[in-house]
Amino acid sequence: MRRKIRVVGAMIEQDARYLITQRPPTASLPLLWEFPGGRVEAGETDPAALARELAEEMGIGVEVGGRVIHVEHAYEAYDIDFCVYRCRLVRGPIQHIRVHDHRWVRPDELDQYEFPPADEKSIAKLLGL
Ligand SMILES: Nc1nc2c([nH]c(=O)n2[C@H]2C[C@H](O)[C@@H](COP(=O)(O)OP(=O)(O)OP(=O)(O)O)O2)c(=O)[nH]1
Repeated sequence: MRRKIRVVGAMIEQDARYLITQRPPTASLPLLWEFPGGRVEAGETDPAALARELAEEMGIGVEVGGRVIHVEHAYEAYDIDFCVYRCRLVRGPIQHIRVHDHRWVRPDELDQYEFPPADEKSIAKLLGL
């Protein structure tokens, strides 16, 4: 049976810009841009997983709001069940602990960044499509 992985991502808006982060060169999907987040561990709620991942990756604190999108996507080695939540940044600064880089971008700038295929719908939503 194929492995299914639960993944959560954060849509963090500030001054009409969204926070995106770049995956490390050594990770899977190297150097692609994404909504920061990661895998949900067994027994963990989505908001708890998101808060933990953002603290581990960037040292930031967030309040997790409503779910924006839920998609399933089949990668070569596994399937992901990917949920994106609106979040509010409540504690910074952003540090590059487990992210390669970060940017605050306007929706119309998103096409300048390469995202994993599972992010297509989240991006369409930001563009109001
Ligand atoms: N955080 C995040 N992950 C995403 C997005 N889009 C997308 O396909 N993913 C995928 C990439 C990974 O397979 C998985 C996230 O897990 P992770 O960020 O903890 O990845 P990881 O380094 O543990 O992955 P791996 O190298 O062990 O395969 O979800 C996104 O926008 N944000």
